Amino acid sequence: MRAVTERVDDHDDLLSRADARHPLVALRRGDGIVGIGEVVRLTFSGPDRVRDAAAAWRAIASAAEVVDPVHRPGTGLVAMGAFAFADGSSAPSVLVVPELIIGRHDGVSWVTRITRQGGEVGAVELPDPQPIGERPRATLAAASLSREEFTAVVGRAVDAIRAGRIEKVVIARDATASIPPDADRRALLHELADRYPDCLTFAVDGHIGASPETLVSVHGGEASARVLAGSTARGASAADDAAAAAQLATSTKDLDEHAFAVHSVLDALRPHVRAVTASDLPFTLKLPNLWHLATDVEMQLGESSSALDLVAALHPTAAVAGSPTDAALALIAELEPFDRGRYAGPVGWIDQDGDGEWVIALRCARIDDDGLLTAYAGAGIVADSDPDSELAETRMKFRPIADALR
Ligand SMILES: C=C(O[C@H]1C=CC=C(C(=O)O)[C@@H]1O)C(=O)O
Repeated sequence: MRAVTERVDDHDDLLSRADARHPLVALRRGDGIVGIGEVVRLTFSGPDRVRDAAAAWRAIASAAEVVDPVHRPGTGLVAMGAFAFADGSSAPSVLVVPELIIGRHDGVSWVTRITRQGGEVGAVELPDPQPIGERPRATLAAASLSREEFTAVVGRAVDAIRAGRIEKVVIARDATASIPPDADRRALLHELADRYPDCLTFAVDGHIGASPETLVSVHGGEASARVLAGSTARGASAADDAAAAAQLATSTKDLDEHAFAVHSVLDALRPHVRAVTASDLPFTLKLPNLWHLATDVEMQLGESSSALDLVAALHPTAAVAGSPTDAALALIAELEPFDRGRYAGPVGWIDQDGDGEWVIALRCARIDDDGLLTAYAGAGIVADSDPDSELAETRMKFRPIADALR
């Protein structure tokens, strides 16, 4: 493949150039990349899906010719991808190399044109910005698990934990809505990006969302991750809000839930990194819909680890599966009556050097070509979990998608 990046005048609004029906997007605070068209699509499945993708990308990248005078995160040859949560999922895991990428980082804007070997670079015109269409309006309705069924399932998870079968498990539910098949998906992305500027607003192969949780971000030999687990609602007044955050920061239940997630990340990373540091205590992260307990992890990479190698090592973390991982996955398969698809799977991008940014697909939905939208939300269950509070937590986690549809 051949990729040529050139610097251009500032893009007004990246989203306005995205494909309205099949957007490819990774944006945070107005910066990021939008892909247009498709040069290559690789699909993967099964337990080795991320490792296979890492190997396939390494082979493609090492054979590619890349002209990249701009040299910023997201320039040069880039593939955008989304991976299924479960080994046995029927949802394909994909890496897509767009034909055109437009991007912006810290005031620098660029266009990258990508062709297969022998193809003529520059044949593809940069599309003009198109006004974003009207937002589709719809109401989410519980799908595979009714509210009563969800609380019953959480009760069974708590029993399994108290019986010593497992320490923590994340139980999710799905909710559906119907939008017009020709609705402009960018309108939903615009809303997500606007309301959740610090999250990564993403769209890859029909999966859209605004995730607060960075699985791993890799740049020039250094990497970082943001681990989230433990949540509470925002307070209605400033005083209530401060009290909610203070209570979360001292809640043994949430601190336990968080510690499992941090340990799973540190244990997975150690073999791949030269040095890794994380603070001893989590901080409280404020989102418009929730407070989360959060820990930032910084690391220096060993020589040959790409972002996808680290994703393969990390997925699934205890923030979306549980602890120990295998027992948690078995319990999820037993208790959740639906395929998570790419919900709680890795989504992001990787470049020719193996750098990239991958988040966990949370606060997200799948949109099928016929307009069926399926949103997902889960909650970490530990020994002290109360089923009704966990149900309320999933309602708050549906809010980014539910509000975007309102
Ligand atoms: C599983 C989800 O969130 C995870 C990430 C942050 C906090 C979580 C929690 O407090 O339970 C979850 O582990 C979801 O949003 O569907």
